[in-house]
Amino acid sequence: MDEPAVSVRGLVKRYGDVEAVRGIDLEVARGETFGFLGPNGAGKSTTINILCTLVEPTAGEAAVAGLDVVRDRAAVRRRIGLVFQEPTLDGPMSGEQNLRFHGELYGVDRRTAAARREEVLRTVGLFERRKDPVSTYSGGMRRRLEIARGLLHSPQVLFLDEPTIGLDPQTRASIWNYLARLHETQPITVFVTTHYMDEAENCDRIAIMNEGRIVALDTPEALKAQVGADRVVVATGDDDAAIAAVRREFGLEAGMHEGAVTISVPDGAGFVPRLFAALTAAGVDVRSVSVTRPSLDDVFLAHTGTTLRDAERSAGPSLHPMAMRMRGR
Ligand SMILES: Nc1ncnc2c1ncn2[C@@H]1O[C@H](COP(=O)(O)OP(=O)(O)OP(=O)(O)O)[C@@H](O)[C@H]1O
Repeated sequence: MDEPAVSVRGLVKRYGDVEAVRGIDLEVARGETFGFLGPNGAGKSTTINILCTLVEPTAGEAAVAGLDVVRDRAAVRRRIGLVFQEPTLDGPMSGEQNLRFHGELYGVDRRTAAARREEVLRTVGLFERRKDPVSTYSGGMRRRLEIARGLLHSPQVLFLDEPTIGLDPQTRASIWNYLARLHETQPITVFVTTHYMDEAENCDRIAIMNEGRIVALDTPEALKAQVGADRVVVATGDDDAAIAAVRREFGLEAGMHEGAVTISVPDGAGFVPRLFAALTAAGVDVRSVSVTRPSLDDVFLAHTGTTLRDAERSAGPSLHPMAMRMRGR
């Protein structure tokens, strides 16, 4: 079998009393797009910082492209590309100059550098704008240029720490389009952190992290299937009567969420006609019914007992150490 692109065993990181990463294990296959999902403060950035050799682990082991991130630090760095939360581009320089500068830093072969620059600029749709100063780029274009820069030296693994943070939904979607297309041109492994559930859906597999631990790891589809319940939401003329009827007729506990009666059942579509009949028989006026398949939010809820949004609120704002460290270098 091919050596994994990323391999982590018993990884721990403590900052004083704070245990940011509490013993995690994972393996990412070559060519995989692997998502790291979790609320602020879950330990995603700390893990990615360790894999990028920017932070040393307190305990455990991690290897990237088959090389140990502590013992073979320089060799790991040559094989990875980084895209940070905070912009690190030089505004007055053009997109192309930014790439040229980066290529020199990374010792990209001068004979092939121009062709490589063109290739990565085309990959992220910026070739036409390559001569313009970065200061004239939109937020989404800057992030795309950072992705191009991360790819310039042909890394085996591209690490992206919240690459779409602060971008509008349309721009976020376009960044993911470019990421998805990377695999068409190169056999690269993508390791990306996000706290957007919808983005995690684009990954081959995801790890959900909470309070320093991986609480679930699988394909998005498998994780959702494990939840095993659809969500049926009913708007009624008498919610209390509806909840009582659901308990009486089906032995199910309905809850009130966002102003509507909500019921979790394995086969939502099959349940709706029976629900409709039971509520009508109980004299409850049914205004609308919707059925949704389990989302990654439901997966998070099932594993942690809280929604991602609530977990985020209780975690509060946290540091973005990778960006801080890189800026300080
Ligand atoms: N350099 C540091 N010094 C002290 N504590 C730190 C440091 N870096 C991270 N932490 C703490 O470790 C915990 C995990 O933080 P981390 O940034 O890894 O989480 P995260 O999931 O990436 O969150 P975010 O999405 O906000 O970056 C938090 O409690 C954070 O405050």
